[in-house]
Amino acid sequence: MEPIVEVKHIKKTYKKRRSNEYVHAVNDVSFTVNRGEILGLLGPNGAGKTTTIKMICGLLIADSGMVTVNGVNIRQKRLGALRHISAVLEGNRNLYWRLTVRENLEYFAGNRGLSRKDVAERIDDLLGKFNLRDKENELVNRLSRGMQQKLAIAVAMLAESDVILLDEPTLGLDVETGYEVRELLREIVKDYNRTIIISSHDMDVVQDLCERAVIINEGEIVTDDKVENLLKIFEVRAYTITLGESLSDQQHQILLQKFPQLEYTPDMFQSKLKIDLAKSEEIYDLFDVLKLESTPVESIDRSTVNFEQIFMKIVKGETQHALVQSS
Ligand SMILES: Nc1ncnc2c1ncn2[C@@H]1O[C@H](COP(=O)(O)OP(=O)(O)OP(=O)(O)O)[C@@H](O)[C@H]1O
Repeated sequence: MEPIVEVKHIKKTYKKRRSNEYVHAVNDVSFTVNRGEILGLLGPNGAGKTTTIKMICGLLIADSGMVTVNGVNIRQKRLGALRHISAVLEGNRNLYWRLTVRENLEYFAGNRGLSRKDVAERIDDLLGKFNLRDKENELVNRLSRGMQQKLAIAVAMLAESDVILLDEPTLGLDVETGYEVRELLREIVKDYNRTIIISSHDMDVVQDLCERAVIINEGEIVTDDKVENLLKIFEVRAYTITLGESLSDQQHQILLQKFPQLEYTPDMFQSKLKIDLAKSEEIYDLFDVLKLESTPVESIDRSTVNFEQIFMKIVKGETQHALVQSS
């Protein structure tokens, strides 16, 4: 595995407006992205995702720590490092709203010193891939938000940079367009073999596209692991237990004390307990409580979990999943 983006101990503090207080937006964040990897950078509002992305693409300078892209230190050789990165930030600020779709693509291709023939070929390919051919002469400010977003991603693809940063690529899109953009990103990942860092609130994006997830909360990394591992770990711990009768009040109270996130649906013949265990062995503690009244257990199933649930658990600290740094 070849590291292409290395983020080492970066910190960024902002001064709050009209006050003497400071916000530690990013506080000692480190991670590495390998060539060809699709990394999801996640976190709740205000976690520090955008600040991190801006430090990676050189729009903000870290107070301390270091970012290197393709081995080039962004602080020491900004232009050299940024040659390898394209970013699509929230709000499509990288488009010219009074130019048409094609003019935008031509303008940004022109900045890259490509031959006319290469430009024409590349634009043609992207218009087709992004389903924008019948809009090529439309002014950007007349396009829907979804089409603008697709064009912004197409512009980022033009440069053929090694690394693409996408800040909230599906934010504000309706369900259908969000799905279309996700499909498009999936194709890009498959066909163009790029390294992509996606910051997102949209856990479907993460579950569908990302191999690894770095979860940030209050400026610090709380998890860095393969999405597949996280899904597996949490699936192992999430159980649904069906009982042949309901729990006594005493059993319910003991269980709630031990497992505050317990979901209990009483029923005379088929009560259900949904439970997340920090360690699989904790299931024996549960059995001890059931034995108090000889409550019959009808079935034990591992619940399926989706990434949204995992994200919420990690961010709310409802789990003892320790910080895992992928190697
Ligand atoms: N220019 C700024 N001046 C002061 N504080 C800022 C500035 N930019 C961001 N912050 C604060 O820094 C923290 C991290 O913000 P950031 O935008 O990086 O988070 P985020 O994870 O991208 O959030 P969101 O998902 O809401 O966009 C927040 O508390 C935010 O209010």
